[in-house]
Amino acid sequence: MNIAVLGAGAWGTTFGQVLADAGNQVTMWDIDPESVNSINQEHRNPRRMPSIERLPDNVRATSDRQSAVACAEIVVVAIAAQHAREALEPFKAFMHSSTIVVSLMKGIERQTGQRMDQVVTEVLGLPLDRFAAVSGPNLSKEVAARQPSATVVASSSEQTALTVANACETAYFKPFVSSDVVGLELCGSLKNVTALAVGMSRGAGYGENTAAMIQARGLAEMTALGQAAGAQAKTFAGLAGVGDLIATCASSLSRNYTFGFNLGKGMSVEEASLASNGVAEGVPTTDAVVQLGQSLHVATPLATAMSHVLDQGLDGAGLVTELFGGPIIGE
Ligand SMILES: NC(=O)C1=CN([C@@H]2O[C@H](COP(=O)(O)OP(=O)(O)OC[C@H]3O[C@@H](n4cnc5c(N)ncnc54)[C@H](O)[C@@H]3O)[C@@H](O)[C@H]2O)C=CC1
Ligand SMILES: O=C(CO)COP(=O)(O)O
Repeated sequence: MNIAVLGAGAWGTTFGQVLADAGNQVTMWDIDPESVNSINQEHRNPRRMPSIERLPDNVRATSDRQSAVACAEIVVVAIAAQHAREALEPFKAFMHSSTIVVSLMKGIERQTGQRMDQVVTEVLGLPLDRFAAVSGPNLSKEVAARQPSATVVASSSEQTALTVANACETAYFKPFVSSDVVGLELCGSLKNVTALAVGMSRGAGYGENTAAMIQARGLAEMTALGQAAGAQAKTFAGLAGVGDLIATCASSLSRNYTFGFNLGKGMSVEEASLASNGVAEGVPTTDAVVQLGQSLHVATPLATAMSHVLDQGLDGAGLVTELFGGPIIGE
């Protein structure tokens, strides 16, 4: 198939390699000419994904929006979530009516509280049955090294989910299909808030018990919010939920974990942003989760405590103290 990937960041570049390994013709688009030039001239993207030494020959790049999507049967979006709306708008005029659009993004738009499935379908005027989300425990550096990894492809259309899953299946990358788009979107976005908090507790010097407490409470919060939003609880217990939570909260490859770790070590939000090797989606998503909880009448103690870290400078010890502040009934 001809597949366009919008956003040659760490994950877009890596997913482009997966799609190329699966036998597709891949066209990467990026707003940054440096990434486009290095992909075309050196077959690498050292700025965003330095560990890939040579991209497959069936990956090329362009800065031209029309030529990126003109022949694409699938358009994959891998742009930092807070910029997805403005980045996608100019593509609308060039999209075919039969194109499937896939989101790899794991964030909630801060200004509107919308999930990426909502942003993408709204901006492109896309019917829901031509949208799919891909999310799972997929740390880009490990997938780039072709280490065995699995993911979930969710769409309201089984045919669309299967088309996308078939297009990205390789010997090392295994997609599973689901119909729970809302659950998948919330798993990917909400686990980043928990990863920030776990990273912060580690940076502050706390050990396994504290990390496990935060992870378990984060999972409960994600699941409660998801169910209130109409998602299936089993999605949160699966690969894209607990699976991605484990990978992200345990790895210094995660930008969210590392951002939290640096905050726990005493960096300010600005210093941690400067030190971050790519987008840490949990940072802008935290406030969106607090607001989502308020609108769905679901308590979000973890996201609320994390928002006090990001907005009011609460430190690692303060974060844990705040988490201890709830009632002793239940877990
Ligand atoms: N890196 C990873 O391991 C994984 C990342 N993701 C998700 O994929 C999405 C992208 O992540 P990465 O590629 O890792 O981030 P990155 O920080 O490496 O790249 C961000 C991308 O967004 C683009 N971008 C930013 N602002 C833009 C704008 N105004 N207009 C157009 N393009 C703009 C950049 O050019 C770049 O291509 C995020 O939502 C992330 O949560 C999902 C799974 C794994
Ligand atoms: O989503 C990811 C792994 O599944 C990547 O996590 P980070 O965005 O925190 O690096």
